[in-house]
Amino acid sequence: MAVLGATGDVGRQVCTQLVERQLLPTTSRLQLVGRPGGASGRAVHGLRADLIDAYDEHAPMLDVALDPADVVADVVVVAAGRTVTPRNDGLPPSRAGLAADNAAVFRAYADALAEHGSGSEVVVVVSNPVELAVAIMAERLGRHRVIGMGAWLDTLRFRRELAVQLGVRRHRVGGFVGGQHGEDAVPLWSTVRISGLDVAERERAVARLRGPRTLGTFPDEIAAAKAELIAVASQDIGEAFALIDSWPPDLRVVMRPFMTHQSGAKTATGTASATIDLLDTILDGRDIVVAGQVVLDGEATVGGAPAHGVLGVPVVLGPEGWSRVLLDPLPPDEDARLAQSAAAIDAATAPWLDPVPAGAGLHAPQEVRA
Ligand SMILES: NC(=O)c1ccc[n+]([C@@H]2O[C@H](COP(=O)([O-])OP(=O)(O)OC[C@H]3O[C@@H](n4cnc5c(N)ncnc54)[C@H](O)[C@@H]3O)[C@@H](O)[C@H]2O)c1
Repeated sequence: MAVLGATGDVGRQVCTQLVERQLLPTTSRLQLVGRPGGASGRAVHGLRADLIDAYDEHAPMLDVALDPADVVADVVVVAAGRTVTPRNDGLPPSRAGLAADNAAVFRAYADALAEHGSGSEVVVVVSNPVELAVAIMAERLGRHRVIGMGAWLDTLRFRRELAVQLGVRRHRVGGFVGGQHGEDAVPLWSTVRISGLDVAERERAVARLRGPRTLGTFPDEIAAAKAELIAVASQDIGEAFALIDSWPPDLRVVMRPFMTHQSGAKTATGTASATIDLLDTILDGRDIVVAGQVVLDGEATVGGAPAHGVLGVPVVLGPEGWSRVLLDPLPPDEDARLAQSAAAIDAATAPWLDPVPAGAGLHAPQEVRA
């Protein structure tokens, strides 16, 4: 396994949790990848020493790599690149600037893997914009080998929020979040399952959790929630987190991480933990259904037409990457929101991708494009 950006907040957590949770046997290799010339080129050696210091008895073999051409692994975690800096005025951070900077990082690693890799690495993308990274890497490595973990992180958050509300443990709750990672995430309420409940009981439970709301008003709810949170947090950040607890589960999925970033803490621990979950699935050798950002080529119908391009959807994931999309026909509000999310991804990624022939937009049909 290799972790690109190993010394970053997320990369370091991924490496630590990988070793601490003994996901890799002591005979396997974990490559800590830093950047030559950057501070991480020095720190990555220190990280290796620190991990050995803490976990020598059960650590895998730890290697340092600085040149992208030296990355050798069955599974590559992409945690390299700049992160979004939150603003306190409620305005969105510049995702375009982030995309411009990180697109170059994604291209460099994807090109190196395409040229020097085994041709069968599975790539798990953590870096943002996750959809852009998936598009760039899938183009060079093959789309089934690349999955973004943003939708899985959102999915685990959704399940946890549902479980808390129902008073059950998270593993008893199923259901997925798709779409774009972040504020355009789409909680797919129709996919929610609660073990031990039959269909009628589940429908009643979901109706109770959700109230009369549909996803038609979700973007407005998010905008209002954000404004309220920023106002409350400017007085008392503890109050802001308490306020989130009073909101419906799907709104909490989006707003709690927003507030965490706004607070100055990052979401590195939860992000790494969800990443480890995906890695565990890949290493396990069995096919498991997860949610992830993948490049679709018509496998899902969104907005009445086959979707093409990056979108977060439930997929079957195994040791060779993702194979199938598991998305039943959706209720109108989820379908419409997913189509909007696809259009938002298109608009955000298009400027940074290699030019595509006229008419061959990332997402078909043209009418769902922004
Ligand atoms: N921290 C979070 O809560 C979180 C959550 C989800 C996703 N992400 C995403 O993961 C990525 C990393 O986040 P972080 O918080 O660890 O950031 P960080 O700033 O702590 O670490 C960034 C890492 O990327 C490396 N890097 C930066 N520029 C590079 C370049 N040009 N070439 C190669 N390596 C480079 C750095 O050396 C460092 O190891 C970001 O894109 C971020 O948006 C972060």
